Amino acid sequence: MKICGLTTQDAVEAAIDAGATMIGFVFARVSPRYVAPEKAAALAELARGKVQIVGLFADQGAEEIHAIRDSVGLDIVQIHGRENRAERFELVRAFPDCMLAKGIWQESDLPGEGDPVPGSWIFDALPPDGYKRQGGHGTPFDWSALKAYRGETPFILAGGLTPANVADAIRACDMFPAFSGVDVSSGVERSRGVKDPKRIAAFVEAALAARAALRTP
Ligand SMILES: O=C(O)c1ccccc1NCC(=O)[C@H](O)[C@H](O)COP(=O)(O)O
Repeated sequence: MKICGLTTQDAVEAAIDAGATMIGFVFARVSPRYVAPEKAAALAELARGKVQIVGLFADQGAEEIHAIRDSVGLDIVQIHGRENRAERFELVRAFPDCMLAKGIWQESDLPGEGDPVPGSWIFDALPPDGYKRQGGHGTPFDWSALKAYRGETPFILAGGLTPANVADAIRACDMFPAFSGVDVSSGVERSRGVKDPKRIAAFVEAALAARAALRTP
C-alpha cells in the first residue's frame, strides 16, 4: 500500500503510523506535489527502515534519476511520465526494479508482448484529455479492463482511489496473483497537493480491513 506525493513530516508520520508499506516523493517539477531532493532526503530519514521509499519521476533522464536516487536514498524508482517507447526501454534497462506506470482505459491498454518488463507495473487511469500530468489527477478507471491481464509482473492499482472505494478496488483485484497493492495520492488530500493525515489513516485502515476480510476463511 503506497501513499504518494508526500511533502511534510506529518504526512510521512501519518502514513507510517497507519501501516502503509511504501511512501512516494514526487520529483516531477510539473507536479503540485513536487518536493526538492534536499527536503525529501530529510523526510526519508524519518521513514528509512519502516517503509519503502519511492521516488516518482516524469520525463526525466537516467542521469538525473540516478543522482536523486542516490542523494535521497530511494529504495525504488517510479517512472510515471509520457516517455516514448524507446525512452521507457532505456529507463527500464537503467532501473530494472523500477515501477513503471501504464495508463489504462480499456483492455487493449494492458501491457503486452514487446513492452519493457519492469519490476512492477502501476496501472493508473489514462489522464483526462488536456492534462499535462500523467498521474495524480484523481481519476478512476474501470477495473474490469484488467480482467485480460495474464502477466506475471506484479502490478499496483492506482487512479482515483479513496478511503471510500479502496475496499472495492482490492476485492476487484484480489483474483489476480500478480496484484500487489494500491497507490493513492489525490484521495488522501484536503486540497490539491496537501495531504490530510486523517484521510491517510482512513485509507490505510480501509485497505487493511478489506485485505484481512479476504484472507479470513
Ligand atoms: O502526483 C503527481 O502530481 C504526479 C505528477 C506527474 C506524474 C505522476 C504523478 N502522480 C502519480 C502517482 O503515483 C499517483 O499516486 C497515481 O497517479 C494516483 O494518483 P491519484 O489518482 O491522484 O490517486
